[in-house]
Amino acid sequence: MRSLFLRSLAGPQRAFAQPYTFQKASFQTVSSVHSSDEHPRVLITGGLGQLGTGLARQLRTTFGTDNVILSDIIRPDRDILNNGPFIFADILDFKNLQEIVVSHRIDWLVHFSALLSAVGENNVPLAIRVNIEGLHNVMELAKQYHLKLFVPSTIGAFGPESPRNPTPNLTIQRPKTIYGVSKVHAELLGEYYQKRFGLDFRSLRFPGIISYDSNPGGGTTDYAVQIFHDALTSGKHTCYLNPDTRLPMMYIDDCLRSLTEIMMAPKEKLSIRTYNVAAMSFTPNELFAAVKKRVPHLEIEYKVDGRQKIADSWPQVFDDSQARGDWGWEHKFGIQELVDTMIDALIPIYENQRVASEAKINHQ
Ligand SMILES: NC(=O)c1ccc[n+]([C@@H]2O[C@H](COP(=O)([O-])OP(=O)(O)OC[C@H]3O[C@@H](n4cnc5c(N)ncnc54)[C@H](O)[C@@H]3O)[C@@H](O)[C@H]2O)c1
Ligand SMILES: C[C@@H](O)[C@H](N)C(=O)O
Repeated sequence: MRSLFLRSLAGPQRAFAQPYTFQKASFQTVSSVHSSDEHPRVLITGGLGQLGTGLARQLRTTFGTDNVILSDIIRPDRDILNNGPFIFADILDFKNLQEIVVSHRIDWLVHFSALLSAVGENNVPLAIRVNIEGLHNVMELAKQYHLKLFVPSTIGAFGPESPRNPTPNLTIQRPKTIYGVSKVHAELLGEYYQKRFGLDFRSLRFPGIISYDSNPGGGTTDYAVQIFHDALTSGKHTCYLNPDTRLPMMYIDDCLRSLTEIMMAPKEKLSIRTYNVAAMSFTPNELFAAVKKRVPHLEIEYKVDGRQKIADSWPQVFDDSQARGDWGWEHKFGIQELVDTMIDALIPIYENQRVASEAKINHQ
């Protein structure tokens, strides 16, 4: 897991070098291939991104290692392969997805494959393919094989016409990024399939997710991860958002727990199928001040880029009262717990790296 930590934080520049194959979804109905095992068998698509490996680790402790299969189109590190099943799965290759679901007797599909907001704006055709065509494949697959399906949505599914503080669960959604457009499409299609075909579709709109052992894939909220690494390395963070840009954020443990909780919730508790979930909201300036308390020499400069426009169209504060009321959602990490957890986890990682590189130099 730790080696994921070394993955480039380059974000928007991250390349998707693999070829994309697409085969049209076949629309015949096949019978369910439910496992009769005690635990569901779960497939996580796009599982080598920021959220997937942590979710696999969490679900494997509950369902058993072999029941949770990570998949992606990028090359896994050796410790990913050592920690449980991993397979290649291109979300655009419907036939291959069918084979995987049948051969591995999949019951739950957690669909993480996506191009995030900033990467999506830099490659709209690819975002349309991965985020929209990929979703169509997943929806049809879940319908054909009667899979329980989780598709994450995002604060980015709202736009400037939405109320921004707070943003309620049900309100105007006119997002201005291809990422947001694809997520509204996913929400609507999932809810339609649920009503029309009885598909067990569940979705949470996540805030920006912050984690120390996996890196973000090129979103608008990535600065809130990068600042921790900069604090413990160069001591200087260059922020691409204005100091007062308030956005909803969440520590990864809360995010993954909310996902597990909604997947396990009895369907009678779900009055809707797409919920806002929230934990905290802060600005770069407020996060900088909180990190500086732990790393007093940290400096910040602001060099605003195109991500500011995206952030300015997103919610500032998320109203998640419906998730709290329906299935008992509660966050555990506020900004103080977040900062302490991130710094306490990263200090030994960087210390070990320093010791290892000194040992290497002395050995030469
Ligand atoms: N991280 C966040 O802050 C956040 C917030 C809200 C919602 N989400 C959603 O959660 C999900 C996971 O996010 P993440 O942060 O792990 O994303 P990420 O960008 O880190 O990972 C996405 C993964 O999808 C994979 N992928 C790309 N094209 C693919 C294809 N053709 N077939 C299969 N896989 C492909 C990539 O290789 C990558 O590993 C996404 O749907 C995202 O929209 C994330
Ligand atoms: C907010 C979320 O969807 C993602 N981190 C992004 O910024 O694109």
